[in-house]
Amino acid sequence: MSSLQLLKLTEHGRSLLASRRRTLAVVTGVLVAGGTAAYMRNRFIKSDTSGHDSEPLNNNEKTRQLTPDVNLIKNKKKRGGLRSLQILAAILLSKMGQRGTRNIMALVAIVVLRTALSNRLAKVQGFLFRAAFLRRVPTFVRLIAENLLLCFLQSALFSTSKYLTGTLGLRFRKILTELIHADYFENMVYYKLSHVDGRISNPEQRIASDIPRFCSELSDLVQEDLIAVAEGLLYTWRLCSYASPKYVLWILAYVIGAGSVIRNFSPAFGKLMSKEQQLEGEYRQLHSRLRTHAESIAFYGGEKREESHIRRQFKTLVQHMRLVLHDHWWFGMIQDFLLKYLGATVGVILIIEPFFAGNLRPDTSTLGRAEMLSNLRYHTSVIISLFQSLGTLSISSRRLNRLSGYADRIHELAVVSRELSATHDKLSAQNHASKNYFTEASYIEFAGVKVVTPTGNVLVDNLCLKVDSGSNLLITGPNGSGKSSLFRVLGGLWPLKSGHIVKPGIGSDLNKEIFYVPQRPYTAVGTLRDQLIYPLTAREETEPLTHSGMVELLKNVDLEYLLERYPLEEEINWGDELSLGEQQRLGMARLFYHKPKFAILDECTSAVTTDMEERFCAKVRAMGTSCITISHRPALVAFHDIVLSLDGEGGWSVQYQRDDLSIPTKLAPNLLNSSVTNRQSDAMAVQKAFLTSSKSSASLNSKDQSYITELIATSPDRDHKAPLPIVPQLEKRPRILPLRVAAMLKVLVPTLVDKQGAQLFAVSLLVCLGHGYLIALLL
Ligand SMILES: Nc1ncnc2c1ncn2[C@@H]1O[C@H](COP(=O)(O)OP(=O)(O)OP(=O)(O)O)[C@@H](O)[C@H]1O
Repeated sequence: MSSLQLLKLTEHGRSLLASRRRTLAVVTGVLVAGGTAAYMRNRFIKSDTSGHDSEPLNNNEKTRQLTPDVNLIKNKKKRGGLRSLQILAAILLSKMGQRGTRNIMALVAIVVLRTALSNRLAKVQGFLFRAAFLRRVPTFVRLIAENLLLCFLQSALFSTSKYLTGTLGLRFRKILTELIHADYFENMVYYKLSHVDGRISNPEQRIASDIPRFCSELSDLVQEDLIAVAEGLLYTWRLCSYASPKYVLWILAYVIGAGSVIRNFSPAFGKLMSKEQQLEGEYRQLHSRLRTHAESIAFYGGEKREESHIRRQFKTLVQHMRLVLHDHWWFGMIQDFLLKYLGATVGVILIIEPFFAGNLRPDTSTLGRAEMLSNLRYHTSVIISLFQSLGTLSISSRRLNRLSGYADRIHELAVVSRELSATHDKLSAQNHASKNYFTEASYIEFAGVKVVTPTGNVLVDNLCLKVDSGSNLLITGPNGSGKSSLFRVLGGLWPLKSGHIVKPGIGSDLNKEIFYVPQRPYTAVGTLRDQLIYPLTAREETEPLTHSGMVELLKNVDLEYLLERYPLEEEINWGDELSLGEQQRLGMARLFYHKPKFAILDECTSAVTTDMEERFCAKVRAMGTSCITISHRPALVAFHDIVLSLDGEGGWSVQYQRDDLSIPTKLAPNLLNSSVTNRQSDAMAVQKAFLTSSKSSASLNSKDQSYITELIATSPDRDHKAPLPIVPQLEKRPRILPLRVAAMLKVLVPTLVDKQGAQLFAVSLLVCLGHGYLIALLL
């Protein structure tokens, strides 16, 4: 735009604006009406969708319904606003340390420098206009050089501030992740969160996705607000230095007014963000389930079912994203109109105004016009930057709102994890006071223990049982009767609702005392050696496992071929490469390495051969480890001296090897009922096998004993008074000799005709001849 045109604009500015006023009013009216209509529609859709959403419940929601938690409801009511954000910000500030503070100080310094440079750049560009207008070439060239230098410095500072912001974000992430990890890995919180508590869905999504996003958005916000504050202060000062402070007041009044309108109209972006993350997490979880169980699903041909499930979840996510986009659309329209376009119009008025009446009014000389041009360039830059900076500050609340969505989820995870990890400490303290829960001794004892599922079902009631070091316990019972759950309570995975448990290893390394071998042993990614010493690491080993020791362990379970198949140092995903039986044998070898006092064998031999199973049991006994075995296989009875039978309905019974065979030591009332259920009869079959094996144990070796026990247990009950079955062939009278010879020939002749039969016949003829010759010699 030439200077002449600019002057014309100043002269005709007023009339121009007056003529446009009506058009502007109409456009504003249309936009406001449109925005309001969109807002109303959005509210309508939201209530509609929430009604629709409540119909299909996903698993997590079901679990949450099953375990209604008063605290959570209270927390949710209290939540809202920016409370979680404030708490997280306080944590970040307090834990930032010296390096974090230095990082922020450096960012402040860079931001101040950037602002000073951009102010100088705006001035230089104004001078450039003046030099060009006055045709002062050397000044113009010098200013171009300065402009280039400033641009270079500006880009260097821009990049540095981005780097510092990234570093700050990473520091925030480190602080929050470590804060969560501190409780997450404490007292098995990672297990309790997903298997016991049910309040937090997808903790991994919160740790691996919400925290990084929150931290990166927060550090961006810090940087942008710092720039806005620095520019706001500098340009306010500059504007006040050459024009009246009323301009600043106008801008401020406009931005505050527009900001409050925006805030009133703003949808709850925080809650929308929170739900978006939850849906994203559930969608991701379905995909990871598909990946984990890919083989089983492929064998079942269940991809259609999985696909429909995943599609349904994706559809819910897309519906929600549409809602979010819709909210951003209509709200962005209002925000952009108020802050950008209407703001720009107000800016134009403010830019031109001092040239109408202020001290920037030009005189008629060429120098005066050149000065005006330079001032106009600089003044434009000041006003626009001031608008931008105050606008940035005014929409910070919207960004904070969005951040609060992440903050709520992260804060909730931190609170629940802290609560779950503290529950254990509280219990320990309670134990100490009441002597009623866990105590330490060299044996295991359950005294009046109640096993209750997280959903409140009583699996075993008032269990009283002692397992001394050196004795072996077999636990049996129908599926779902609570066999594994008993050890969840013993291991502290599930809370002990009532009773008293005595066990070794409290407060020390539990693996040395009680080692759990599950049906599908966990195989960590690592070398073969890592599998054997798991959960120890090479650094934690007190007695390092030598190569010969490793060979020995593998030989014990017939897995030495793995040494040839896989290089020693190769890290392998063993869970994918080994069969279930091989994984179980690896689990057994791991037990031989750890040599614990007690071994909990939870159907850990279900996929190996009977021979391997018996060798394993014998070796564990020889090692001096007491076995607590969960099994349905009666063959294992021979290796145990106590049998605990659960009936799946709260009842239980215990039998000892030396007991009177006819009367069990303790029978729970419902196991004595005359009407025995199918589930109870399963348990009784093993008891029967145990009684039979006890009776004959004195005269049989363990292998024969287990074989016979298995036979007895697996054979159907026999009624001795019942008549023998009638076999028609046995019923017939014996036939006379010629008929018997004829029958024999009937079988022999066809046999002699084929090749093998002929050979057989020749051999028998020779034997007969030889036999006859010998008899003749003797005679
Ligand atoms: N996290 C949980 N939340 C709620 N109920 C659970 C949970 N884990 C297990 N249960 C329930 O507890 C009951 C006992 O489970 P458990 O695993 O102890 O059975 P089990 O006797 O070992 O069975 P199986 O012989 O099939 O291995 C089952 O009915 C199961 O559904």
